[in-house]
Amino acid sequence: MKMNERMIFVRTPIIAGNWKMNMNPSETAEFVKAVKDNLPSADSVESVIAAPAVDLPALLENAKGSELKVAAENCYFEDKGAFTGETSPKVLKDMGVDYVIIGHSERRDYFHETDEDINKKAHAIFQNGLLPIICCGESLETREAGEAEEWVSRQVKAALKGLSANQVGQLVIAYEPIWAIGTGKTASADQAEEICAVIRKTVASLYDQTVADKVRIQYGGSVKPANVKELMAKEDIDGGLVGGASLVPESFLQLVHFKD
Ligand SMILES: O=C(CO)COP(=O)(O)O
Repeated sequence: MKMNERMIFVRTPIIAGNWKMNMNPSETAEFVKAVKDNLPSADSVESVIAAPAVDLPALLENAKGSELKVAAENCYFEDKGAFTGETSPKVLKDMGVDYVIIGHSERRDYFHETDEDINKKAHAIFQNGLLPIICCGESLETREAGEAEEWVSRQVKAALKGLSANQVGQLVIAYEPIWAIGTGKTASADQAEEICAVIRKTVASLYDQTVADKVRIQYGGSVKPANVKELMAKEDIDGGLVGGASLVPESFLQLVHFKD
């Protein structure tokens, strides 16, 4: 039975804080000390913090032995070489990082990251034994033109180009409508679910339903303790990528404990 087959996949929710350029190493150490003993078991909800490269040593050192997983906010697609200022996925792996966020709208907008760059980064991340959190999402203009689904689907197809079914089954896609980022204006749970379902259908069309059922899809954009439960209750939303509300330990703990 199709229904039964689909029900085999229980996707573990993944709540990731994306700190952006907001914390220094000592603040990082204090934050981790404040949350590390109060996190849910990673089998129940995966707790992740994504930090700037300069904060990663403090994050990794203090998170040791805890349920907290660590993400970089970006990386380059080459392992080594003359690329001034860049961070290689090979080094991130060596440090003990688990995930790398790629394709965030801030990187696409301010640093001109292209779909092709994002796809190259996804390949490099897998080659180094890390997992990507691939961001996608439309602007308000695109949404108002009725083109959000088409836009996001195109971004997902471009990012996944050439990846194997096995790789895609392990990665995370974050749907972050640009108009909801840092604006306090969350997409409604229905609006978020609508696009997350489109993302899963896109993966199914590129691979198959089994792969699509494994991919975890996060919603991001003004997620906070007050709205996390409603968003996580949606069928195709498997987690959150959280900016502002992840910067305070109490708020981060409330988010990762959304099931309680
Ligand atoms: O961009 C985001 C996470 O990557 C969302 O940021 P906010 O939660 O601050 O809206």
